[in-house]
Amino acid sequence: MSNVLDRIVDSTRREVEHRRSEIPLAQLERSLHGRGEDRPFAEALVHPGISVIAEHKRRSPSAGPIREGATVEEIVGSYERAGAAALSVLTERHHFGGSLDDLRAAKEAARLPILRKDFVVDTYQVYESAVAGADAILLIVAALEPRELARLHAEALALDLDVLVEVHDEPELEIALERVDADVIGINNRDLTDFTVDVQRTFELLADIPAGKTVVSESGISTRDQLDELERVGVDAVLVGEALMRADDVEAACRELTRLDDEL
Ligand SMILES: O=P(O)(O)OC[C@@H](O)[C@@H](O)c1c[nH]c2ccccc12
Repeated sequence: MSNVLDRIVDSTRREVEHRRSEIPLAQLERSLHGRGEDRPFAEALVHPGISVIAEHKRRSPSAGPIREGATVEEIVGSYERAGAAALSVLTERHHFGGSLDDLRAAKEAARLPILRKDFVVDTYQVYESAVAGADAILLIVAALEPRELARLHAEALALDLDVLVEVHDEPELEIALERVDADVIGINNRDLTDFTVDVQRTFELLADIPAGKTVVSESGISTRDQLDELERVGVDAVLVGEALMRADDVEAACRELTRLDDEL
């Protein structure tokens, strides 16, 4: 239990126990009925051309504080105006400074589908995501036993949540394909154990993903040239956080990636 991912998963399990003691799962389940409208996440990624999932991230273990003081509303409003296909909102508190309040604020402020970006390791979080208004959740293969992964994946689908299944290497990809039959696969270019980033990772793993899967390249992406290259090889979407959150003009930076201005 020494790497960063293990530590984050540990603190997440403790937080979940605390939240569960305040609001039991049965109570969450009852709140599901009042759930707001569902926005299709996976579908939003498969348009012609490469889609941009724009991420709200206050800080990260590798980058430190990113854009303190900005409001969720202004960030996601910029992303929406700039033509992002979907939003990702980091809700992990200790290492990323996020919360489910950020997700709820994003849902209010924009009409785009929303991915809850967190370390989901417990059924409780799946229900919590649905109740908070997430349209999709992330499941990280490296953070879960294959059996737990398959169970959480099925539970999410049963609640009409789409799932982005995140892999970083061949053995993880095999689990995502064989054990889970994931429809939407995220290739994380960042190694969550040491934070090194290498976009080549996407090109390497892509070769082993069968046709018909939706593929998202995650992390370390900042330029339109990178998007062009990824589009050429058939990647459906990119997930971009830091490069957008750090930009002087968030909307302009996002437009540059979505090519919104080219289509006008
Ligand atoms: O800020 P970047 O380098 O554009 O990366 C975004 C996203 O891929 C990254 O935040 C991420 C990918 N997988 C994760 C899992 C947990 C937390 C964060 C992440």
